[in-house]
Amino acid sequence: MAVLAGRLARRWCFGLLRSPTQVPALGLHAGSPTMGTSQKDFNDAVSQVKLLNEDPGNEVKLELYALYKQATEGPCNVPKPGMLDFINKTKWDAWNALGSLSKEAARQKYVDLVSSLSTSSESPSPEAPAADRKPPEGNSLVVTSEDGITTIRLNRPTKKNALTTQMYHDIVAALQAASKDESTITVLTGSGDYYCSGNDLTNFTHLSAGGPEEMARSGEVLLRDFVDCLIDFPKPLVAVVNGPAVGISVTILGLFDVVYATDRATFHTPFSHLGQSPEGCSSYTFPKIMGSSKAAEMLLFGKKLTAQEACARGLVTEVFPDGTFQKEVWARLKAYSKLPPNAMRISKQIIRNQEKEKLHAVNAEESSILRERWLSDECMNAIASFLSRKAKL
Ligand SMILES: CCCC/C=C/CC(=O)SCCNC(=O)CCNC(=O)[C@H](O)C(C)(C)COP(=O)(O)OP(=O)(O)OC[C@H]1O[C@@H](n2cnc3c(N)ncnc32)[C@H](O)[C@@H]1OP(=O)(O)O
Repeated sequence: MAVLAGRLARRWCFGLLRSPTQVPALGLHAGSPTMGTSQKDFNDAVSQVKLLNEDPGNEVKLELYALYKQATEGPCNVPKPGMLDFINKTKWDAWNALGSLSKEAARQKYVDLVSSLSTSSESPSPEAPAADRKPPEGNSLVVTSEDGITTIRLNRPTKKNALTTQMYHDIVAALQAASKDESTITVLTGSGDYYCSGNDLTNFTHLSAGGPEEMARSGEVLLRDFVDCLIDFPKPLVAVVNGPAVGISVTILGLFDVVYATDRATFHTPFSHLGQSPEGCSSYTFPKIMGSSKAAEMLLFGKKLTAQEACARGLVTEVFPDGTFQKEVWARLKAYSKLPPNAMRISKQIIRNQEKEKLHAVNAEESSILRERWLSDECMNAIASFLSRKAKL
Protein backbone atom coordinates (compact mmCIF):
# COMPACT_ATOMS: atom_id res chain seq x y z
CA MET A 1 0.00 0.00 0.00
CA ALA A 2 2.65 2.48 1.05
CA VAL A 3 4.71 1.83 -2.05
CA LEU A 4 1.73 2.16 -4.34
CA ALA A 5 0.58 5.28 -2.60
CA GLY A 6 3.99 6.78 -3.08
CA ARG A 7 3.97 5.97 -6.76
CA LEU A 8 0.54 7.35 -7.37
CA ALA A 9 1.30 10.57 -5.58
CA ARG A 10 4.08 11.28 -8.05
CA ARG A 11 1.35 11.91 -10.60
CA TRP A 12 -0.06 14.77 -8.56
CA CYS A 13 3.04 16.59 -7.62
CA PHE A 14 2.80 19.25 -10.29
CA GLY A 15 -0.10 21.01 -8.66
CA LEU A 16 1.50 20.84 -5.26
CA LEU A 17 4.92 21.98 -6.26
CA ARG A 18 3.76 25.50 -6.87
CA SER A 19 3.50 27.08 -3.50
CA PRO A 20 6.67 29.07 -2.82
CA THR A 21 6.67 27.96 0.81
CA GLN A 22 6.63 24.28 -0.02
CA VAL A 23 8.35 24.16 -3.29
CA PRO A 24 11.74 24.08 -4.74
CA ALA A 25 11.93 26.93 -7.14
CA LEU A 26 12.65 25.70 -10.61
CA GLY A 27 14.89 28.22 -12.24
CA LEU A 28 16.97 28.34 -15.39
CA HIS A 29 20.50 29.12 -14.65
CA ALA A 30 22.58 28.68 -17.72
CA GLY A 31 26.23 28.50 -16.92
CA SER A 32 25.94 28.07 -13.17
CA PRO A 33 29.05 26.45 -11.73
CA THR A 34 28.82 22.83 -10.82
CA MET A 35 31.36 23.08 -8.01
CA GLY A 36 31.33 25.32 -5.00
CA THR A 37 27.78 26.50 -5.56
CA SER A 38 27.19 29.70 -3.65
CA GLN A 39 24.07 30.76 -1.83
CA LYS A 40 23.62 33.35 -4.60
CA ASP A 41 23.65 30.64 -7.32
CA PHE A 42 21.07 28.76 -5.35
CA ASN A 43 18.90 31.84 -4.81
CA ASP A 44 19.14 32.70 -8.49
CA ALA A 45 17.95 29.23 -9.45
CA VAL A 46 15.14 29.49 -6.95
CA SER A 47 14.04 32.91 -8.08
CA GLN A 48 13.92 31.91 -11.75
CA VAL A 49 11.43 29.14 -11.23
CA LYS A 50 8.63 31.01 -12.93
CA LEU A 51 10.61 31.31 -16.16
CA LEU A 52 10.34 27.65 -16.94
CA ASN A 53 8.53 27.13 -20.21
CA GLU A 54 8.02 23.40 -19.99
CA ASP A 55 6.78 21.07 -17.34
CA PRO A 56 9.87 18.95 -16.47
CA GLY A 57 7.71 16.10 -15.19
CA ASN A 58 6.72 15.11 -11.71
CA GLU A 59 9.78 12.95 -11.01
CA VAL A 60 12.08 15.92 -11.54
CA LYS A 61 9.85 18.24 -9.57
CA LEU A 62 9.81 15.81 -6.71
CA GLU A 63 13.60 15.63 -6.77
CA LEU A 64 13.80 19.41 -6.78
CA TYR A 65 11.39 19.60 -3.90
CA ALA A 66 13.49 17.23 -1.82
CA LEU A 67 16.76 19.00 -2.64
CA TYR A 68 15.25 22.39 -1.84
CA LYS A 69 14.04 21.20 1.55
CA GLN A 70 17.40 19.59 2.29
CA ALA A 71 19.30 22.71 1.19
CA THR A 72 17.20 25.06 3.27
CA GLU A 73 16.18 22.99 6.29
CA GLY A 74 18.64 20.12 6.40
CA PRO A 75 17.67 16.46 6.89
CA CYS A 76 13.96 15.67 7.03
CA ASN A 77 12.72 16.77 10.44
CA VAL A 78 8.92 16.57 10.28
CA PRO A 79 6.62 13.66 11.18
CA LYS A 80 5.72 11.23 8.40
CA PRO A 81 2.24 12.05 6.96
CA GLY A 82 -0.51 9.47 7.28
CA MET A 83 -0.82 6.52 4.90
CA LEU A 84 -3.73 8.05 2.96
CA ASP A 85 -2.18 11.48 2.63
CA PHE A 86 -0.55 10.27 -0.59
CA ILE A 87 0.90 13.49 -1.85
CA ASN A 88 2.50 14.78 1.33
CA LYS A 89 3.73 11.29 2.09
CA THR A 90 5.48 11.07 -1.29
CA LYS A 91 7.10 14.44 -0.77
CA TRP A 92 8.16 13.41 2.70
CA ASP A 93 9.60 10.14 1.34
CA ALA A 94 11.63 12.02 -1.27
CA TRP A 95 13.04 14.45 1.29
CA ASN A 96 13.69 11.72 3.86
CA ALA A 97 15.51 9.64 1.21
CA LEU A 98 18.24 12.30 1.09
CA GLY A 99 19.31 11.18 4.55
CA SER A 100 22.15 13.19 6.00
CA LEU A 101 23.21 14.91 2.77
CA SER A 102 24.69 18.27 3.78
CA LYS A 103 22.91 21.53 2.98
CA GLU A 104 25.80 22.59 0.74
CA ALA A 105 25.73 19.36 -1.28
CA ALA A 106 21.95 19.61 -1.65
CA ARG A 107 22.28 23.21 -2.85
CA GLN A 108 24.81 22.16 -5.45
CA LYS A 109 22.70 19.26 -6.66
CA TYR A 110 19.72 21.56 -6.90
CA VAL A 111 21.57 24.11 -9.02
CA ASP A 112 23.07 21.36 -11.21
CA LEU A 113 19.65 19.89 -11.80
CA VAL A 114 18.21 23.27 -12.70
CA SER A 115 21.08 23.89 -15.08
CA SER A 116 20.52 20.58 -16.79
CA LEU A 117 16.93 21.58 -17.44
CA SER A 118 17.77 24.91 -18.96
CA THR A 119 18.72 23.79 -22.48
CA SER A 120 15.49 22.08 -23.29
CA SER A 121 13.44 24.78 -21.65
CA GLU A 122 15.08 27.77 -23.30
CA SER A 123 13.83 27.02 -26.78
CA PRO A 124 10.10 26.50 -26.60
CA SER A 125 8.85 23.92 -29.06
CA PRO A 126 6.51 25.12 -31.80
CA GLU A 127 2.83 24.88 -31.04
CA ALA A 128 1.26 21.61 -32.12
CA PRO A 129 -1.01 21.77 -35.15
CA ALA A 130 -4.61 22.39 -34.19
CA ALA A 131 -5.63 18.85 -35.01
CA ASP A 132 -3.07 17.44 -32.56
CA ARG A 133 -4.03 19.66 -29.68
CA LYS A 134 -6.18 18.28 -26.93
CA PRO A 135 -9.48 20.14 -26.55
CA PRO A 136 -9.77 22.31 -23.45
CA GLU A 137 -11.38 20.65 -20.45
CA GLY A 138 -13.21 23.85 -19.47
CA ASN A 139 -16.89 22.94 -19.62
CA SER A 140 -17.07 19.44 -18.23
CA LEU A 141 -20.82 19.47 -18.59
CA VAL A 142 -22.72 20.98 -21.48
CA VAL A 143 -26.46 21.44 -21.14
CA THR A 144 -28.59 22.32 -24.16
CA SER A 145 -32.33 22.49 -24.78
CA GLU A 146 -33.76 22.04 -28.24
CA ASP A 147 -36.79 20.46 -29.87
CA GLY A 148 -38.36 19.69 -26.49
CA ILE A 149 -35.25 17.79 -25.34
CA THR A 150 -32.85 18.91 -22.64
CA THR A 151 -29.51 17.23 -23.18
CA ILE A 152 -26.93 16.91 -20.43
CA ARG A 153 -23.65 16.04 -22.08
CA LEU A 154 -20.60 14.82 -20.17
CA ASN A 155 -17.75 16.71 -21.77
CA ARG A 156 -14.35 15.48 -20.62
CA PRO A 157 -13.50 13.33 -23.62
CA THR A 158 -9.79 13.22 -22.84
CA LYS A 159 -10.62 11.67 -19.46
CA LYS A 160 -13.27 9.38 -20.92
CA ASN A 161 -15.90 11.60 -19.28
CA ALA A 162 -14.92 10.51 -15.77
CA LEU A 163 -17.13 12.24 -13.22
CA THR A 164 -15.46 14.85 -11.03
CA THR A 165 -17.00 16.01 -7.78
CA GLN A 166 -18.02 19.23 -9.50
CA MET A 167 -19.74 17.28 -12.27
CA TYR A 168 -21.95 15.41 -9.80
CA HIS A 169 -23.06 18.78 -8.40
CA ASP A 170 -23.54 20.17 -11.91
CA ILE A 171 -25.59 17.19 -13.05
CA VAL A 172 -27.87 17.56 -10.02
CA ALA A 173 -28.30 21.26 -10.82
CA ALA A 174 -28.97 20.47 -14.49
CA LEU A 175 -31.55 17.81 -13.59
CA GLN A 176 -33.29 20.17 -11.19
CA ALA A 177 -33.46 22.83 -13.89
CA ALA A 178 -34.62 20.30 -16.51
CA SER A 179 -37.41 19.09 -14.24
CA LYS A 180 -38.85 22.60 -14.38
CA ASP A 181 -38.04 23.72 -17.91
CA GLU A 182 -40.18 23.53 -21.05
CA SER A 183 -38.64 20.33 -22.33
CA THR A 184 -40.51 17.05 -22.30
CA ILE A 185 -37.60 14.60 -22.32
CA THR A 186 -34.18 14.74 -20.65
CA VAL A 187 -31.16 12.97 -22.08
CA LEU A 188 -27.78 12.10 -20.55
CA THR A 189 -24.98 11.37 -23.02
CA GLY A 190 -21.21 11.67 -23.45
CA SER A 191 -18.75 13.46 -25.76
CA GLY A 192 -16.07 11.59 -27.69
CA ASP A 193 -15.52 7.86 -27.80
CA TYR A 194 -16.69 7.04 -24.25
CA TYR A 195 -20.05 7.44 -22.58
CA CYS A 196 -18.45 7.67 -19.14
CA SER A 197 -15.62 5.96 -17.26
CA GLY A 198 -17.41 6.32 -13.93
CA ASN A 199 -16.23 8.11 -10.87
CA ASP A 200 -13.06 10.12 -11.44
CA LEU A 201 -10.61 8.22 -9.30
CA THR A 202 -8.64 11.37 -8.57
CA ASN A 203 -11.66 12.56 -6.56
CA PHE A 204 -10.14 10.44 -3.83
CA THR A 205 -6.99 12.49 -3.75
CA HIS A 206 -8.58 15.76 -2.74
CA LEU A 207 -8.17 15.44 0.98
CA SER A 208 -9.56 18.23 3.13
CA ALA A 209 -8.40 19.17 6.60
CA GLY A 210 -10.69 16.48 7.98
CA GLY A 211 -8.59 13.79 6.26
CA PRO A 212 -9.83 10.58 4.63
CA GLU A 213 -12.80 10.18 6.98
CA GLU A 214 -14.11 13.59 6.01
CA MET A 215 -13.52 12.81 2.33
CA ALA A 216 -15.49 9.57 2.66
CA ARG A 217 -18.28 11.31 4.53
CA SER A 218 -18.67 14.03 1.92
CA GLY A 219 -18.48 11.37 -0.83
CA GLU A 220 -21.37 9.56 0.81
CA VAL A 221 -23.51 12.72 0.87
CA LEU A 222 -22.58 13.61 -2.70
CA LEU A 223 -23.45 10.13 -3.96
CA ARG A 224 -26.73 9.97 -2.06
CA ASP A 225 -27.88 13.39 -3.29
CA PHE A 226 -26.91 12.58 -6.86
CA VAL A 227 -28.78 9.28 -6.95
CA ASP A 228 -31.78 10.71 -5.01
CA CYS A 229 -32.13 13.31 -7.72
CA LEU A 230 -32.30 10.60 -10.40
CA ILE A 231 -34.86 8.61 -8.38
CA ASP A 232 -37.10 11.67 -8.09
CA PHE A 233 -36.68 12.98 -11.61
CA PRO A 234 -40.23 13.51 -12.89
CA LYS A 235 -39.87 13.50 -16.70
CA PRO A 236 -38.83 10.72 -19.08
CA LEU A 237 -35.09 10.24 -18.60
CA VAL A 238 -33.14 8.71 -21.49
CA ALA A 239 -29.51 7.56 -21.60
CA VAL A 240 -27.89 7.86 -25.02
CA VAL A 241 -24.90 5.58 -24.44
CA ASN A 242 -22.45 6.65 -27.15
CA GLY A 243 -19.59 4.35 -26.08
CA PRO A 244 -18.21 2.26 -23.20
CA ALA A 245 -19.74 2.87 -19.79
CA VAL A 246 -18.09 2.09 -16.46
CA GLY A 247 -19.05 2.10 -12.79
CA ILE A 248 -21.67 4.53 -11.63
CA SER A 249 -22.59 5.47 -15.19
CA VAL A 250 -23.77 1.86 -15.61
CA THR A 251 -25.44 1.34 -12.25
CA ILE A 252 -27.68 4.39 -12.54
CA LEU A 253 -29.07 3.10 -15.85
CA GLY A 254 -31.62 1.13 -13.81
CA LEU A 255 -33.12 4.50 -12.84
CA PHE A 256 -33.48 5.67 -16.43
CA ASP A 257 -36.69 5.12 -18.37
CA VAL A 258 -35.05 4.25 -21.67
CA VAL A 259 -31.44 3.34 -22.56
CA TYR A 260 -30.23 3.52 -26.17
CA ALA A 261 -26.75 2.24 -26.92
CA THR A 262 -24.33 2.14 -29.82
CA ASP A 263 -23.11 -1.36 -30.63
CA ARG A 264 -19.66 -0.09 -29.59
CA ALA A 265 -20.81 0.39 -26.01
CA THR A 266 -19.79 -1.93 -23.19
CA PHE A 267 -21.14 -2.03 -19.64
CA HIS A 268 -18.71 -2.64 -16.83
CA THR A 269 -19.12 -2.50 -13.05
CA PRO A 270 -15.72 -3.54 -11.64
CA PHE A 271 -16.57 -2.86 -8.00
CA SER A 272 -14.79 -5.85 -6.52
CA HIS A 273 -11.68 -5.03 -8.55
CA LEU A 274 -11.78 -1.59 -6.98
CA GLY A 275 -12.49 -2.80 -3.46
CA GLN A 276 -15.84 -1.05 -3.68
CA SER A 277 -19.49 -2.07 -3.64
CA PRO A 278 -22.51 -1.33 -5.85
CA GLU A 279 -24.27 2.04 -5.89
CA GLY A 280 -26.89 3.84 -7.96
CA CYS A 281 -29.52 1.45 -6.50
CA SER A 282 -28.07 -1.32 -8.66
CA SER A 283 -28.10 -3.77 -5.75
CA TYR A 284 -31.87 -3.53 -6.10
CA THR A 285 -32.52 -2.61 -9.75
CA PHE A 286 -30.07 -5.04 -11.39
CA PRO A 287 -31.47 -8.24 -9.84
CA LYS A 288 -34.94 -6.92 -10.65
CA ILE A 289 -34.02 -6.19 -14.27
CA MET A 290 -31.91 -9.24 -15.11
CA GLY A 291 -32.34 -11.75 -12.31
CA SER A 292 -30.08 -12.22 -9.32
CA SER A 293 -27.43 -14.48 -10.84
CA LYS A 294 -26.86 -12.31 -13.91
CA ALA A 295 -26.76 -9.26 -11.63
CA ALA A 296 -24.22 -10.97 -9.38
CA GLU A 297 -22.02 -11.75 -12.35
CA MET A 298 -21.82 -8.03 -13.10
CA LEU A 299 -21.80 -6.57 -9.60
CA LEU A 300 -19.66 -9.17 -7.83
CA PHE A 301 -17.37 -10.42 -10.56
CA GLY A 302 -17.30 -7.33 -12.76
CA LYS A 303 -18.32 -9.13 -15.95
CA LYS A 304 -18.20 -6.63 -18.77
CA LEU A 305 -21.23 -6.83 -21.06
CA THR A 306 -21.40 -5.98 -24.72
CA ALA A 307 -24.26 -3.75 -25.79
CA GLN A 308 -26.09 -6.77 -27.18
CA GLU A 309 -25.68 -8.68 -23.93
CA ALA A 310 -26.87 -5.71 -21.91
CA CYS A 311 -29.89 -5.49 -24.19
CA ALA A 312 -30.63 -9.20 -23.82
CA ARG A 313 -30.48 -8.73 -20.02
CA GLY A 314 -32.92 -5.82 -20.15
CA LEU A 315 -30.49 -3.12 -19.03
CA VAL A 316 -30.48 -1.56 -22.50
CA THR A 317 -33.66 -0.81 -24.45
CA GLU A 318 -32.21 -1.00 -27.95
CA VAL A 319 -28.83 -1.22 -29.67
CA PHE A 320 -27.99 0.71 -32.87
CA PRO A 321 -25.11 0.33 -35.33
CA ASP A 322 -22.45 2.88 -34.43
CA GLY A 323 -22.50 4.42 -37.91
CA THR A 324 -26.13 5.46 -37.68
CA PHE A 325 -26.48 5.65 -33.89
CA GLN A 326 -26.70 9.42 -33.46
CA LYS A 327 -28.97 9.96 -36.44
CA GLU A 328 -31.41 7.21 -35.57
CA VAL A 329 -31.57 7.91 -31.86
CA TRP A 330 -32.06 11.66 -32.11
CA ALA A 331 -34.70 11.30 -34.82
CA ARG A 332 -36.60 8.95 -32.57
CA LEU A 333 -36.24 11.15 -29.50
CA LYS A 334 -37.42 14.21 -31.43
CA ALA A 335 -40.57 12.35 -32.38
CA TYR A 336 -41.15 11.20 -28.78
CA SER A 337 -40.60 14.70 -27.45
CA LYS A 338 -43.76 15.84 -29.26
CA LEU A 339 -45.95 13.52 -27.23
CA PRO A 340 -48.17 15.20 -24.60
CA PRO A 341 -45.81 16.05 -21.71
CA ASN A 342 -48.31 15.67 -18.89
CA ALA A 343 -49.35 12.21 -20.04
CA MET A 344 -45.68 11.13 -20.08
CA ARG A 345 -45.04 12.56 -16.61
CA ILE A 346 -48.10 10.90 -15.16
CA SER A 347 -47.27 7.56 -16.75
CA LYS A 348 -43.75 7.76 -15.36
CA GLN A 349 -45.18 8.55 -11.95
CA ILE A 350 -47.42 5.49 -12.04
CA ILE A 351 -44.56 3.24 -13.09
CA ARG A 352 -41.97 4.57 -10.63
CA ASN A 353 -43.86 5.86 -7.61
CA GLN A 354 -44.58 2.48 -6.10
CA GLU A 355 -40.93 1.84 -5.46
CA LYS A 356 -39.56 5.31 -4.81
CA GLU A 357 -39.41 4.82 -1.07
CA LYS A 358 -37.60 1.55 -1.50
CA LEU A 359 -35.12 3.14 -3.91
CA HIS A 360 -34.31 5.96 -1.49
CA ALA A 361 -33.71 3.42 1.28
CA VAL A 362 -31.47 1.33 -0.97
CA ASN A 363 -29.56 4.42 -2.02
CA ALA A 364 -28.97 5.50 1.58
CA GLU A 365 -27.70 2.04 2.50
CA GLU A 366 -25.44 1.65 -0.54
CA SER A 367 -23.95 5.11 0.04
CA SER A 368 -23.28 4.39 3.68
CA ILE A 369 -21.60 1.07 2.91
CA LEU A 370 -19.45 2.74 0.25
CA ARG A 371 -18.26 5.31 2.74
CA GLU A 372 -16.69 2.48 4.72
CA ARG A 373 -15.36 0.79 1.59
CA TRP A 374 -13.57 3.96 0.49
CA LEU A 375 -11.54 3.83 3.69
CA SER A 376 -10.58 0.19 3.24
CA ASP A 377 -7.13 -0.97 2.22
CA GLU A 378 -8.66 -2.91 -0.68
CA CYS A 379 -10.11 0.26 -2.14
CA MET A 380 -7.12 2.49 -1.48
CA ASN A 381 -4.78 -0.08 -3.03
CA ALA A 382 -6.92 -0.31 -6.15
CA ILE A 383 -7.08 3.44 -6.59
CA ALA A 384 -3.38 3.82 -5.93
CA SER A 385 -2.72 1.15 -8.50
CA PHE A 386 -4.82 2.87 -11.17
CA LEU A 387 -3.33 6.26 -10.51
CA SER A 388 0.18 4.90 -10.62
CA ARG A 389 -0.73 3.54 -14.08
CA LYS A 390 -0.10 -0.01 -13.00
CA ALA A 391 -3.71 -1.02 -13.42
CA LYS A 392 -6.47 -0.44 -15.89
CA LEU A 393 -9.78 -2.15 -16.19
C1 LIG B 1 -18.87 10.41 -5.08
C2 LIG B 1 -19.58 9.37 -5.86
C3 LIG B 1 -18.75 8.15 -6.06
C4 LIG B 1 -19.48 7.11 -6.81
C5 LIG B 1 -18.68 5.90 -7.04
C6 LIG B 1 -18.64 5.29 -8.21
C7 LIG B 1 -17.85 4.05 -8.45
C8 LIG B 1 -17.35 3.96 -9.85
O1 LIG B 1 -17.71 4.66 -10.76
S1 LIG B 1 -16.21 2.74 -10.04
C9 LIG B 1 -15.54 3.00 -11.65
C10 LIG B 1 -14.36 3.91 -11.61
N1 LIG B 1 -13.76 3.95 -12.92
C11 LIG B 1 -12.71 3.23 -13.26
O2 LIG B 1 -12.17 2.45 -12.49
C12 LIG B 1 -12.18 3.44 -14.66
C13 LIG B 1 -10.72 3.74 -14.63
N2 LIG B 1 -10.25 3.95 -15.99
C14 LIG B 1 -9.73 2.95 -16.75
O3 LIG B 1 -9.63 1.81 -16.36
C15 LIG B 1 -9.30 3.33 -18.15
O4 LIG B 1 -8.97 4.69 -18.15
C16 LIG B 1 -10.41 3.06 -19.20
C17 LIG B 1 -10.58 1.55 -19.36
C18 LIG B 1 -11.72 3.71 -18.80
C19 LIG B 1 -9.98 3.65 -20.55
O5 LIG B 1 -8.71 3.12 -20.92
P1 LIG B 1 -7.95 3.73 -22.20
O6 LIG B 1 -6.65 3.00 -22.31
O7 LIG B 1 -8.84 3.72 -23.36
O8 LIG B 1 -7.70 5.26 -21.83
P2 LIG B 1 -6.78 5.88 -20.70
O9 LIG B 1 -5.49 6.31 -21.30
O10 LIG B 1 -6.70 4.98 -19.53
O11 LIG B 1 -7.65 7.14 -20.25
C20 LIG B 1 -7.48 8.43 -20.83
C21 LIG B 1 -7.31 9.42 -19.69
O12 LIG B 1 -8.49 9.40 -18.90
C22 LIG B 1 -8.16 9.15 -17.54
N3 LIG B 1 -9.25 8.42 -16.91
C23 LIG B 1 -10.05 7.52 -17.48
N4 LIG B 1 -10.95 7.08 -16.60
C24 LIG B 1 -10.69 7.71 -15.43
C25 LIG B 1 -11.29 7.67 -14.16
N5 LIG B 1 -12.37 6.92 -13.89
N6 LIG B 1 -10.78 8.45 -13.20
C26 LIG B 1 -9.73 9.24 -13.44
N7 LIG B 1 -9.11 9.34 -14.65
C27 LIG B 1 -9.61 8.57 -15.63
C28 LIG B 1 -6.88 8.32 -17.62
O13 LIG B 1 -6.19 8.40 -16.40
C29 LIG B 1 -6.17 9.02 -18.76
O14 LIG B 1 -5.65 10.22 -18.23
P3 LIG B 1 -4.18 10.73 -18.68
O15 LIG B 1 -4.30 10.97 -20.16
O16 LIG B 1 -3.95 11.98 -17.89
O17 LIG B 1 -3.23 9.62 -18.34
